[in-house]
Amino acid sequence: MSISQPGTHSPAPTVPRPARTPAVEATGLRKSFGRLTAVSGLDLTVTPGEVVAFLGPNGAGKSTTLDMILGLSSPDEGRARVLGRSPAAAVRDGAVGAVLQDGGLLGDLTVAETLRAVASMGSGRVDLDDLAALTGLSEVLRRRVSRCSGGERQRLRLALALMPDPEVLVMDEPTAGMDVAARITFWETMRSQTRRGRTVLFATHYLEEASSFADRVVIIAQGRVVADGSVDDVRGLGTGATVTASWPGASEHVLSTALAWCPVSSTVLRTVVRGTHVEIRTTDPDGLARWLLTDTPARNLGVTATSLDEVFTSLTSSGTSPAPSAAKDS
Ligand SMILES: Nc1ncnc2c1ncn2[C@@H]1O[C@H](COP(=O)(O)OP(=O)(O)OP(=O)(O)O)[C@@H](O)[C@H]1O
Repeated sequence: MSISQPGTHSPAPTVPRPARTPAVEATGLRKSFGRLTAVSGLDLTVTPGEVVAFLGPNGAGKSTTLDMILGLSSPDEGRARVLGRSPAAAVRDGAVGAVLQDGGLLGDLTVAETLRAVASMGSGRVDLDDLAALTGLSEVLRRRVSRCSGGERQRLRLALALMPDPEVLVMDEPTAGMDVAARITFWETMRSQTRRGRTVLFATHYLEEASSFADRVVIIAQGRVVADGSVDDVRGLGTGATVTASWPGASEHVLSTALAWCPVSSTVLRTVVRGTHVEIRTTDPDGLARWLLTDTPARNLGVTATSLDEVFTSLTSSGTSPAPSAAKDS
C-alpha cells in the first residue's frame, strides 16, 4: 500500500521504523548441574504481545530456562534479555512478573494481607480490589493462605505477579494441580490479560492448554528446542493422518495384498486391522481414501489429523532424561 501526501502525488518518504525490542530474547542458553546438561544451547525470541507455550516432558529443561529468563539463575553460557534489559533489571523495573510453581506464600497471612503486604513493598501499580476481582479472589480475601485450595493459591500468585502491571508475564506450569474448572477460570483471566497486549510465556505439560491458549508453541526436549511454530505448524510436523474404514473380510494379508496395487502405497506409514476395522496412517489421506472407496470394499471412511499428543510424543520420545554432559563438573 502506498500513501500520498495531501497536495502531492509523490509517495510519502519512507521513515524507517525501529525494530521492536523482543519481549524475551534467549541466545545460546546453556546450563549444567554437575554432569547433567539441563539446557543445551537454547535460542528463543518472543515478540511483544505474543502468547507462547513452552512444552516439554519432565526434566526437559523448562523450569531451568524460565529461571534464567527471570534472572533467578545465571546461564553457564549464552544470555537472556527481557525487553532489552538484563532479567534482573526487568524484574526490578516491574517489567516482568512471574508465576512460579512453588513461589513462597506465607500460610498464616490471609489473601488480603498477602496482597497488601506485597503492595506495600512498592511494586503495586494497580488497585487491589480490581486485582482481586480480576483474579477471582474477591470471595476469599479473608481466607488464610494455608486454607486456600491449590487453584486459589495459584490465582494469588498470579495476582502478585500482575501487581506491578508487567509487560511480560512468565509462568511455570501455572495450572499444575488445578481441576478442570479451576483451569478454565484461570485461562479466562489470562485471556483478558493477553487481550491488553501483555506478553505471556508459560510452561505447561498440557497440550490442549497450549493449543487453546497460545499463539505459538515451543517444544523442548533434553534442553533443546525441537519444534517452534503455531499450533497448526507444530501439528503439521506430525506425519500424516489416519484413515479408518470398515472392510468386510479384512485381514492383515488381505490389506497388504490390496496395498500392493494401491497407487499411493508409498505414503502408508502404518496399518492396523481389528476384525473388519482398518486403520491406515498415511501422508496422503485424500489419495488413500480415494483408492479405498474406488478399488476396495472399504466403506464408512473416517480421517483424523495427527493429534498434538502424537506429535509431542514423537518429537520428544528420543529419551526424556537430559543428556549427561562431559563438559563440566560443578
Ligand atoms: N538445582 C538443580 N540441581 C541439580 N539438577 C537440577 C537442578 N535443577 C534442575 N535440575 C535437573 O535439570 C533437569 C531439567 O530440570 P527442569 O526442572 O528444568 O525440567 P522441566 O522441563 O521444568 O521438568 P518438569 O516438567 O518436570 O518440571 C532435570 O533433570 C532436573 O533434575
